[in-house]
Amino acid sequence: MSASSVPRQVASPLRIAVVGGCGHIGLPLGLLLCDRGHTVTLVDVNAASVKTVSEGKVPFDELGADELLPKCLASGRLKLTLAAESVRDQDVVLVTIGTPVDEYLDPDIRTFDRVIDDVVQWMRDGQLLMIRSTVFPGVTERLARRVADRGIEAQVAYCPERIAQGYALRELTELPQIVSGCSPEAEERATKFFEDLGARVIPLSPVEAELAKLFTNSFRYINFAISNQFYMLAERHSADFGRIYDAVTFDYPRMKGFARSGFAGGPCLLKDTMQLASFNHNLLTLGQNAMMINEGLPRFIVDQLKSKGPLIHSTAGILGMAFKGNCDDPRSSLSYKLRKVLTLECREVLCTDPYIVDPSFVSLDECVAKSDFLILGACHSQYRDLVIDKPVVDVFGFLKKQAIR
Ligand SMILES: NC(=O)C1=CN([C@@H]2O[C@H](COP(=O)(O)OP(=O)(O)OC[C@H]3O[C@@H](n4cnc5c(N)ncnc54)[C@H](O)[C@@H]3O)[C@@H](O)[C@H]2O)C=CC1
Ligand SMILES: CC(=O)N[C@H]1[C@@H](OP(=O)(O)OP(=O)(O)OC[C@H]2O[C@@H](n3ccc(=O)[nH]c3=O)[C@H](O)[C@@H]2O)O[C@H](C(=O)O)[C@@H](O)[C@@H]1O
Repeated sequence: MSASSVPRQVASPLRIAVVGGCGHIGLPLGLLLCDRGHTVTLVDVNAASVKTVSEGKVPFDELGADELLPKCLASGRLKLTLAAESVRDQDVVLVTIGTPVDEYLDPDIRTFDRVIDDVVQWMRDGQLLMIRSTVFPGVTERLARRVADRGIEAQVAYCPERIAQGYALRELTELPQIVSGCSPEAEERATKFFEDLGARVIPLSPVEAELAKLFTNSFRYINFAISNQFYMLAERHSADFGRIYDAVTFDYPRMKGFARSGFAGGPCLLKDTMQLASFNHNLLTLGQNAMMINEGLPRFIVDQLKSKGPLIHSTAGILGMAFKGNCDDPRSSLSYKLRKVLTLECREVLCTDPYIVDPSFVSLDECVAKSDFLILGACHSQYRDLVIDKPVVDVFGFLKKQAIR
């Protein structure tokens, strides 16, 4: 997508607050809405992010956002603030804050409640409150009750975000939008909101929409666990999973959707599988098993290496610390878990990543030159054609021209 192409303008421009507006979801969404003609206020508690974005800089990699942000600021229709009370002056309040799980892998309800209390106290009759963050079943209806309990006649909708980070601006205009409302009017207004942007809309009830989002991410997470389990089994038989994968997927439609093996990390897939299981972990045994398989992969790789000889005098190198390829985001990346395990077993561990600035990292050349063996942690394009004259573990089957192990 070219962010500078003439965008379709909305028929009825609105005043919109995006709470969590400097985050990975809030910022691209806010920019798109502004670009389409709405007046957007990005509300965020992170003063550093608010300052960075106000200066026209996008704090993370997001395709097209670097061009779009200055354009939006220049339009005079994009504002930034730390103050939650700015939601008072809006027609629509979008919530895009993080929704983490706690130390017991249950949703951290207090975080969400605190934000809602911050926001809802400033709301007024007639507004549309739209939740975009990924929430567990029941949160939207509970929120609607809390709004009503305060005597505010506002509409509450839940319209889950489904973009892949890094490609938000393109996907926001391409993906169908799941839309739900706690009242017919809320659903109608949320539907119009997205139809105005040219999106196709799929209506569901709030709890259906909550489950739809969580089923999607859990499905993806469990799918990766299947391949990762097969990878481990192949390794135990000294077989190459990548060759088997290529064989069973070649011209054989019934294996369509069979995922490649790899580190299934990042801020969402595991977290959302746990949100789906919330307070019912016994009801999502597939999700629990997927967690054990996916999170166990770094330890499995190290144990495989150890079974071939002691590591205690060796230097290990990790290629790629981001949670996925061509991405600058280290959140919940399994490369960090791998680094921890290797640190216990090896003399030294060297890490490199072209997208992440970290004083403890070394350059790619140094990492390759000084390591006795390497492990691919993230599928950055720069690594694809590397020819390395050393043992390399590539769980993803990503590297070309590379003899593995
Ligand atoms: N990152 C992704 O690829 C996707 C994320 N989601 C969901 O979107 C939600 C947000 O995720 P991200 O944008 O990745 O998180 P993030 O951490 O990048 O952004 C959240 C933003 O909210 C701000 N914030 C926190 N508390 C606040 C408050 N009380 N008032 C105002 N701002 C506040 C933070 O400072 C931060 O800038 C989560 O529920 C996530 O599961 C959904 C689809 C994709
Ligand atoms: C493409 C897609 O469906 N993305 C959904 C997902 O996005 P996210 O940014 O987490 O990327 P993604 O799923 O590709 O990688 C995660 C990990 O899997 C690993 N991964 C990836 C591909 C593969 O074949 N193997 C593998 O191990 C990879 O190395 C990562 O470690 O969650 C978002 C969310 O709700 O938060 C949804 O909105 C998105 O639609």
